[in-house]
Amino acid sequence: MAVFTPVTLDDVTQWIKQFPLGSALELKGISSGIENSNFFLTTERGEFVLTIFENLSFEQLPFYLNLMRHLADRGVAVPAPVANDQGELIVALHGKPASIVTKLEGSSQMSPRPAHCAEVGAMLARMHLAGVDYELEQPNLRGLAWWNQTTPLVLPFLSDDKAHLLRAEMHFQETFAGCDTYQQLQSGPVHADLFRNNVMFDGERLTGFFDFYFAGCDTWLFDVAVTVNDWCIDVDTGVLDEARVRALLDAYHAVRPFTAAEQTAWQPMLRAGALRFWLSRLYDFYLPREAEMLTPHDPTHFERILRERIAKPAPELF
Ligand SMILES: Nc1ncnc2c1ncn2[C@@H]1O[C@H](COP(=O)(O)OP(=O)(O)O)[C@@H](O)[C@H]1O
Ligand SMILES: N[C@@H](CCOP(=O)(O)O)C(=O)O
Repeated sequence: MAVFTPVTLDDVTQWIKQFPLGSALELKGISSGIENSNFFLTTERGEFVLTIFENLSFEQLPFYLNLMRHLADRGVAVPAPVANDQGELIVALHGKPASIVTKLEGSSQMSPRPAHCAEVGAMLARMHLAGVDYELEQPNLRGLAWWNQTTPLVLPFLSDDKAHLLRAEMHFQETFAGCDTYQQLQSGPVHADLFRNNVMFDGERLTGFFDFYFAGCDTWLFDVAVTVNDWCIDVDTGVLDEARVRALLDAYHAVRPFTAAEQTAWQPMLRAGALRFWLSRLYDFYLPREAEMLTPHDPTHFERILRERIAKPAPELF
């Protein structure tokens, strides 16, 4: 159940007048989210998604909403936030921050084939290029600094074997982040959570990336690694599927060619992408937030992926 703040059509009838969307005709709660209250909203101007943010504040939201607006304005397929007549993208509803964005067509593709991965790779490269002149800055809040804070919190819960892996990988990643090659990597706004459930497809046509609430500024290669670690694997084993990896990377490279430094950094970056989600899943599993409503994701999935990336080289970047 993902409608934490109930809203009725009556509630939005007056509120919607500040947006250039005509009258509200229908409002339907969306059951699948986990963070926010989301609704499909039909107005005289078309179909939209209304979100009431349950955790992010008015101060935190501008980075994400303005980024989506910026990308949409440059032709990247993302939900476009709609401004009210004051030019604001974030407006209070029932005392909480709320926004209206365009509705993407289609549904998530949970069993992707190479053709889907190629679409994702090409759109990801376009998104990175389109973000170059985005003016707001925010670090990836789930980057190395957060890994350093979180590691000591989860270590007491781990077996010796897992604790050893986590300590060793943190050491490896600290060294990697300090090396010359890492300093040469291009960076900018990244999605940082581009999993299968955060992309819409209509058949083999990608209709949009969404759920930008882990976005931040980080290396583009980190975004590619996170995406490959989800889109191009056998879900049961974490083993990379060569055909899907090649399709995603080649399509990305055709839009924004990878650099020699990125080629050198590719294997450690795949490990970084796995470590990031192993850590966040460990944290959510052992230290769940108060009133957490969901069964946490399985941390061992990303532990398996991390071990697999350490043991076997992945296909080359290009
Ligand atoms: N712009 C959009 N267009 C179409 N569907 C959307 C859009 N935004 C969200 N959804 C739908 O709402 C669901 C929940 O969205 P999500 O961002 O994952 O919520 P939460 O932040 O609460 O986890 C998605 O799985 C998707 O089906
Ligand atoms: N993709 C992350 C968790 C974030 O969940 P999302 O539904 O907001 O993308 C994971 O799988 O651990």
